[in-house]
Amino acid sequence: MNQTIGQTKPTSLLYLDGVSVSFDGFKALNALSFVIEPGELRAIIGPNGAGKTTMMDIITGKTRPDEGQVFFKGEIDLTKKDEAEIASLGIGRKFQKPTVFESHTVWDNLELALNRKRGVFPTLFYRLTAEDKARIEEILATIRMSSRSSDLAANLSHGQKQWLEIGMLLAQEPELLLVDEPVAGMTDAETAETAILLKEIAKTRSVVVVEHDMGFIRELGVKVTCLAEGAVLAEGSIDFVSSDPKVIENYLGR
Ligand SMILES: Nc1ncnc2c1ncn2[C@@H]1O[C@H](COP(=O)(O)OP(=O)(O)OP(=O)(O)O)[C@@H](O)[C@H]1O
Repeated sequence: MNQTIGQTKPTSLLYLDGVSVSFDGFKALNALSFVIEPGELRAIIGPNGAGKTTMMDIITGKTRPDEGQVFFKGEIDLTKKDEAEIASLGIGRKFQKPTVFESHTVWDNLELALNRKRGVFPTLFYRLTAEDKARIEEILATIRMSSRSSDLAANLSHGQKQWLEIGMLLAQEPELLLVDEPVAGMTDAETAETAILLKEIAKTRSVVVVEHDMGFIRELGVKVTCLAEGAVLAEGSIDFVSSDPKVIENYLGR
């Protein structure tokens, strides 16, 4: 067990230690260890096949590790929980492709997400409280879409759909938000807005963002973890990580 990481376990929001998983004998994760602190925004980079998606699958309970420990908020053993339990514990995941309800308005998408958190079903019979409305308005302001509230999601740009989906996750009040390649396919302006948005969100929760866009990672200005072959290759500031010869050889120089 990694001694340094072991010492930080009680206070860390997310703690992975020695996590390994193999698919048909191929080690997708190979003794992966890292910690995320409360309120931290962390960027994860690394070449294709480095294990970034598998890491998120392990955290969200989609994949079980063959070895290693995964703890949330100190003592919750995520390897013993299923996907639904992990989501309700406060871990939200944003997949690369937006999955908003296109035929509903922006507001209704957020309302549906708010109700999903409560398990209200069918939504038809539930009336929004003043508090719910205030929360939806707050989320709209956070994702900078207050003026698009009554527009159909189908009419949003790709970037706006991504922000709406992030808003829908916020409605579920996650303590940890995992975001997979949010700026893929975005314009430069949308990419810059997304960096601001994620920094804003990380003021009230922890965010782990996987991205290949180095310009975006630089705009985030946070600690970066570079994965390669299922383990941490380098970790630190973007300048530190991007000048590491191992990172240049395995990722940036490709
Ligand atoms: N369910 C699975 N069955 C078999 N192999 C898998 C499975 N999931 C992942 N792998 C393999 O594990 C390795 C790590 O994949 P993973 O998707 O985690 O990498 P990644 O860093 O997310 O890559 P990318 O940047 O391309 O998304 C890859 O070689 C992949 O083919």
